[in-house]
Amino acid sequence: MSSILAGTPLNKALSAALENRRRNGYLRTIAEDPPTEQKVDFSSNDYLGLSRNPKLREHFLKTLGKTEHILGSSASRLLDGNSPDHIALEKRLAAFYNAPAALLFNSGYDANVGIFTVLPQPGDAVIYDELIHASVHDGMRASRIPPALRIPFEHNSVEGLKDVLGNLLAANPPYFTGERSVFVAVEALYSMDGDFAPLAEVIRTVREYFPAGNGHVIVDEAHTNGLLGPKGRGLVSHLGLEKDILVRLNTFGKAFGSSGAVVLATPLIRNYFLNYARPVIYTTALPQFNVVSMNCTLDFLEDGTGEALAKQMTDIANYCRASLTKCIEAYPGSKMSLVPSEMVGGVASPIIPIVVAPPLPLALYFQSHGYMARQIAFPTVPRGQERVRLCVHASNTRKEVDGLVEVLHEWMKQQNFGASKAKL
Ligand SMILES: Cc1ncc(COP(=O)(O)O)c(C=O)c1O
Repeated sequence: MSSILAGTPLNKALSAALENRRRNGYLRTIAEDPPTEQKVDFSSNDYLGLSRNPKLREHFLKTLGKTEHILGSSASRLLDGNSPDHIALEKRLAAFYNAPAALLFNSGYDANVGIFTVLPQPGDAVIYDELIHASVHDGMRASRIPPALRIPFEHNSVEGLKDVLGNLLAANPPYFTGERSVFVAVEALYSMDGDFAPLAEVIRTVREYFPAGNGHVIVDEAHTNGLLGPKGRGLVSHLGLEKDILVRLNTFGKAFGSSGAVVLATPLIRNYFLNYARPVIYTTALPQFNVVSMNCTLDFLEDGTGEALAKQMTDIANYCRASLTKCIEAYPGSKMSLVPSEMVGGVASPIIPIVVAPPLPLALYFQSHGYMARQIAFPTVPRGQERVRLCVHASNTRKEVDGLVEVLHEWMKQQNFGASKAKL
């Protein structure tokens, strides 16, 4: 049967675009027959191992059994999809994160699109870390902010931020007099480099440059939520900066082992989003089982289980980083390196990127030896910065790390990167 697209200009355009990606080596694919047996996970965002934690699963199933409505929420929050459970969860989240109000979104992607599409008003500017997540870009693109007022600054560089803010103020007096707002967007932990934002310095800088109070910081805690800070409340809570952040985004698909997101902000902003943020208005609300799942993870964080798992993950991350460093240093010809990262609040970054060009052969080598590690290629990261990104988890063991490093060692030898002096 011939395709409905056969012979059409659309067929030609889509095929040419994909062929272009394939030729340039960055065609994205997903397996149509994903393997049923799991490789050792050095890839997912399940940093605390909660998505497969048997105790959490048991707690979830028990709680689900006591819940009246467990399937679809049946409509948008603005129509029939709101429930006492959704409202109760938002109140619990606001109290947990020490925030004035909380609003659930179906995903972190939706939340960022909502925030950055509607919060900046005409004439406002958004200054963002150059490595900010794609969802922030999508929100800004749909916003009323012209491209000239969406300005990146050098990744994690406070000096870079100061340069951008200084230039903005010099060219636009309304930002200095406080007539227009400036939003500074950062992530607490960057998923591509695995490094933490210098959040306290960012806030100090914004205060200094906008004494009229019209500079606002927005923090995406996607990769720190559940992992860092007291009871896993994130970087903002670890630093005690709750009152200095205009909007916090905490997502539940990573260390939380669940799905969905919450935006923490003032009641006015919550109300504004309920009226204007299309990703919350024109979508079916999170299903009840998702609400139960978030509540169950919160139980695990509140009783200290999460902190114990974060400590376990940190031990493994430090061990993994040290073992990989030793291996890479033994092959100076490899020109490979680890992206550095520091510990914050006693927690290490679970993300350990190995910069290697090209990254695919090494990622496939790991996979063929039973270790799931993925390449991150252009355009997700700049050319020359391509990497195999390792993510460690509380559930990984030292034995698994030893196995992974052994495989790296073998691969280095095969590449003829020079005789190893490494003692693995
Ligand atoms: C920094 C950041 N923000 C937002 C998102 C989107 O979150 P979600 O997966 O819940 O849509 C992600 C994850 O992909 C992320 O890494």
